[in-house]
Amino acid sequence: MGEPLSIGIIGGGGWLGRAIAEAIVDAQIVAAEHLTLSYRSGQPGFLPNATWTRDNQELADRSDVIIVSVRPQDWPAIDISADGKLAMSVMAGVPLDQLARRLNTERVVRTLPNAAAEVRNSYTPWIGSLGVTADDRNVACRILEACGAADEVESEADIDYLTGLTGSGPAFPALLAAAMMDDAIRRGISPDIARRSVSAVLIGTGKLLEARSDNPKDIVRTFLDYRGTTAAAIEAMCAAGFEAAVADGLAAALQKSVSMGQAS
Ligand SMILES: NC(=O)c1ccc[n+]([C@@H]2O[C@H](COP(=O)([O-])OP(=O)(O)OC[C@H]3O[C@@H](n4cnc5c(N)ncnc54)[C@H](O)[C@@H]3O)[C@@H](O)[C@H]2O)c1
Ligand code: PRO
Repeated sequence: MGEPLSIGIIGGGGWLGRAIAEAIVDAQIVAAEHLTLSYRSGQPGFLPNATWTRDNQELADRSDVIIVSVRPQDWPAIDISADGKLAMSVMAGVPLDQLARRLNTERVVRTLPNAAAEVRNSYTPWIGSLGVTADDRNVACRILEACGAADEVESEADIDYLTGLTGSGPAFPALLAAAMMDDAIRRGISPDIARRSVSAVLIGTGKLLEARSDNPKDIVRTFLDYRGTTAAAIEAMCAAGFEAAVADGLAAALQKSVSMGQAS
């Protein structure tokens, strides 16, 4: 058996960096002792058995796989050489050719997880550069699947679009939940009941969509066919521009994703 895998996460103290670090340790892809996490100011308190550093080149030198998890605006300041090793990015907008050039490696995987990685329920599209080996793909899949579901996609344009659809995705049901809660509270429901009830609706709907093979459109149609309260609500929401609002939001996310890539 070869040496155990060592993994480094640049920005490992952040929201997504922490989620990935904890997920891959829990899934036993790497022991905490073989994990190096970098931070900018103030060492976070989690994973005390990992190696924590402010020195990103030290992290790269210690690791077989280097994951870049800083915000896109902090990416230009990352000046390290991965020296031909496998590098993975979770950054929105940053394309493969730029990752390869700036990190000094032809073995690059661009991924776009989402915030549900924190509870191991991310959906993560990914794509590899031409230099990525079969072993690299296997390692990348194991890391991403520790955080939830993952799919390899055909083009970077797919990643640009999915950055808004699924990378930003958890924000949209959260927006709906916030609007539903606000309405309930405005109508006299206690904040505790409003929160518990709305969370239960979102979780229950997620499980329902997962369990049933029908297209969500068909589920909506079934609700409409009752001609009851649900139909009244859906028709009023659609008349107020619900579907157009979703399409406009996703178009804005795509435009932002592409412009972030051009600016980085
Ligand atoms: N949070 C999400 O929902 C989400 C989803 C998909 C993709 N992403 C991508 O993940 C990346 C990280 O996002 P996040 O939400 O975790 O942000 P975050 O701000 O929580 O984490 C980024 C971390 O990087 C650290 N950092 C910055 N420069 C550094 C440096 N030079 N060395 C070491 N650490 C440094 C920051 O201190 C911070 O802790 C972003 O590029 C974002 O596009 C985030
Ligand atoms: N969160 C990051 C952003 O809002 C990337 C996708 C989701 O830019």
